[in-house]
Amino acid sequence: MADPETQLELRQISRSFDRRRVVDELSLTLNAGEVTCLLGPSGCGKSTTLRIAAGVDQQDAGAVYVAGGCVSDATHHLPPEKRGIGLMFQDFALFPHLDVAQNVGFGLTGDKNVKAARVRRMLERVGMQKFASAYPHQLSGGEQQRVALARALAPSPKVLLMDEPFSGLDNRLRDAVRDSTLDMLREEGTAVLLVTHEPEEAMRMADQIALMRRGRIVQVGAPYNIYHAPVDRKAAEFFSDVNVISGRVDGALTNTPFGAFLTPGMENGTEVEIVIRPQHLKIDFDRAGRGPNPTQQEGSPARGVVERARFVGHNSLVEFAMDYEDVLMHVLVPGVFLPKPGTPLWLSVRRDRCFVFACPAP
Ligand SMILES: Nc1ncnc2c1ncn2[C@@H]1O[C@H](COP(=O)(O)OP(=O)(O)OP(=O)(O)O)[C@@H](O)[C@H]1O
Repeated sequence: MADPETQLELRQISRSFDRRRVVDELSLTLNAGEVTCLLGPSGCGKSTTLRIAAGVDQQDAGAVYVAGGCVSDATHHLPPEKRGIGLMFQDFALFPHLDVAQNVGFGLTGDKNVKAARVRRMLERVGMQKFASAYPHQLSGGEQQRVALARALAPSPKVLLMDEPFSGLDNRLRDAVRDSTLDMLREEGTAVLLVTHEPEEAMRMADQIALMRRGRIVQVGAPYNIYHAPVDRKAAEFFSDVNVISGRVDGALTNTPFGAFLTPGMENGTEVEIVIRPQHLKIDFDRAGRGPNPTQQEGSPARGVVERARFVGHNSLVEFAMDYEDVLMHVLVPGVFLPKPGTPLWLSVRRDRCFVFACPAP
């Protein structure tokens, strides 16, 4: 492997069930001390990918490397316990007949005193030392999660694989548990692959997000980059509601009801979608049937009529029926802005905040 920092490498992994390809030539690398979130809609193949990395399922093609060594390819396949990885699944799967200390010590080998010291240390790290002799059923969901984390990290795995590890926790607890888990993972320097279908969780946890769709990774990058430079309309939609303005390239421009958009490098006649998040539309007042003057930054405004407006906590969401077409636009306005249904207003689109994509072939 080229990079010594790479702790897990999935190389061209494919897996089919009943002749349906669920993971499709997927490649991904994870570096030491970084959390990578495998993010995508339900059924896109995230858990299957994780299970292949763990060794509880086997790929049809491709190879898995851990810390530079091949743990699975066409000719050999190491079982999960021989891969130097930790696993943490949704239900925590603590052993019910073992107490907390025994659960945490389960995967440790070697000298008894060294093992006991490691168990103590891990329980202290997760703040569960007082519960060493309690049994899993005596613990709350959050406490079980902390024990499961201590158990997964006790053998100092190079790689930790986590499948929706916070989904069993109630909302109020979840944020705190996520943050403390993240602190501990950073201290340990473990490379983490975390499966989630929640964009907010991925944004909060990840150093790197790998966005997955239909068995393939469509984009990999830091949360900021994935959010601000989505690779296509679906990638943008995964993180927030979006508005879409359609048009066709003419010269290096696409003309729309919101004025012309620069679309350099696209062939004449290409159908394009201009995608804009609701917080990046600007609202202006109606001045006897006219809107604000066009600007280079915001193009021409288009008129719409308020359909409904709701306060959604910190922001107001205003829906507009647009004059130019039977289309609804959603605008998110900071604070309280609740114009009456039927009020005419003008919307404009910030050119530096919208994404222009060629329409995918039907
Ligand atoms: N052992 C199996 N046998 C047959 N089909 C399977 C098997 N495991 C997974 N699948 C199918 O493969 C597809 C991908 O499943 P997978 O669990 O990897 O998706 P996911 O992205 O993790 O979804 P979710 O977020 O809902 O857990 C699904 O359609 C699922 O039904």
